[in-house]
Amino acid sequence: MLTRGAIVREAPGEYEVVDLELDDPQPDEVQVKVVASGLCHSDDHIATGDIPVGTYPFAGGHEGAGVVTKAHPNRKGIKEGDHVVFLAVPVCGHCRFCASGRQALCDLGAGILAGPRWTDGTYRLHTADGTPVGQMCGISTFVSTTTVSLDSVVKIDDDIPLDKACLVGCGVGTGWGSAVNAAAVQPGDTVIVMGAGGIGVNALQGAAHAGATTIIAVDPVPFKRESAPTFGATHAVETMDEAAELARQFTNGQGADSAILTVGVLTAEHVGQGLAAIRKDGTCVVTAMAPLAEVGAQVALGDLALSQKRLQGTLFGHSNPTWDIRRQLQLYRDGALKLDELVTRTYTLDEVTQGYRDMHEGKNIRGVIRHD
Ligand SMILES: NC(=O)C1=CN([C@@H]2O[C@H](COP(=O)(O)OP(=O)(O)OC[C@H]3O[C@@H](n4cnc5c(N)ncnc54)[C@H](O)[C@@H]3O)[C@@H](O)[C@H]2O)C=CC1
Ligand SMILES: N[C@@H](CCC(=O)N[C@@H](CSC=O)C(=O)NCC(=O)O)C(=O)O
Repeated sequence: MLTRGAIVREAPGEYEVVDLELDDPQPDEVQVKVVASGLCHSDDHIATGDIPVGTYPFAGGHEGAGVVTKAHPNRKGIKEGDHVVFLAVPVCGHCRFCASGRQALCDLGAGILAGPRWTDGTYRLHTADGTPVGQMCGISTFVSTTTVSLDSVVKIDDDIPLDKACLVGCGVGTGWGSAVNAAAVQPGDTVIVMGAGGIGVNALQGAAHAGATTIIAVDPVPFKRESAPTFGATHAVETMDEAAELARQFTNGQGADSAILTVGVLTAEHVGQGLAAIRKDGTCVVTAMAPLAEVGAQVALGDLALSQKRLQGTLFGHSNPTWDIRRQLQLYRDGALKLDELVTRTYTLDEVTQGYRDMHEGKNIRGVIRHD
């Protein structure tokens, strides 16, 4: 069938909305009409080339929700008309990582940068002249109707608006999980969140849920600092130096229990700042992506051993999406997790590059594309 989607033809490049040919789903696949997709910074990393991918052209978008339009009878019981959230990382359920409660590291995701999304080397999306198109995280939620593996969707209840549900597919799970799981925030903790964008504000929410009592948001953009208290920040400052000083004031000079790095483009300097701001036996969580070619953080090596500090990377906030998505949507229903407030602006698919311009100008907590 014919569909439309935002692709990058090469990197560095820009998203461009084009007609695409979409294949029917094979057994263990579903076709989904995408209703909404968040504009995560990771899709921008694809366009800039900071995250190189195996196949160009490449259709972006990995934070989405929609309605199933075609499905074969399948092991998950997913059928036409079901509402689903897409998974930024597929979950096979039986690899070593899935089987041991670390679904974010599912082996199916591990090959994801390599090119084709299906093990037989085929593609489901093609340009009008038949050229295969790569799919972001195996899904591509910047495409109006997409075909994905059954392992890349979770069925959700119909009562949750899909333009909010899409956010738990990446931004919420990643940020919230960075605090709750990766930093293992404890009641009474002092937490620094560096970067109060789409991921960072969810780290603020996670830190608050886990019981942190001093939650310091750091962002150079005034609008982000003004928004941070809505999501649980007790303080909002412009620089990591200010945050580190503030954390020391609240901890008898020791430093923050954890620092969670969610800036748009991570640098070695940010990692050094995060490590310097935490106390002995504290945790610096690296959620933000750096250009894959970037190496070399400034780490005081002696200090690492002497102070038992932890440098902890995290993919999707150490989430187990098949459970975490349902639990986060229940928290939303209960009024305990803010999703409505995350969406600053909505865009049509054709406005995707404007959405990213607005992200770079610091105008949005999250921009969301509505495909209808
Ligand atoms: N580890 C994972 O599984 C995932 C990682 N990511 C990554 O997380 C990062 C954040 O993504 P989004 O929140 O969507 O981006 P965003 O652009 O919405 O937010 C980044 C924020 O960092 C702020 N910032 C920039 N420089 C800063 C500095 N020096 N100090 C403090 N704040 C600073 C910006 O003003 C902005 O508010 C990106 O690198 C993205 O690729 C995103 C999804 C999943
Ligand atoms: N390829 C990774 C799997 C993790 C992953 O999906 N990474 C995303 C960014 S995380 C969400 O923002 C990504 O950039 N994917 C690019 C793609 O090719 O789909 C692994 O090796 O584990």
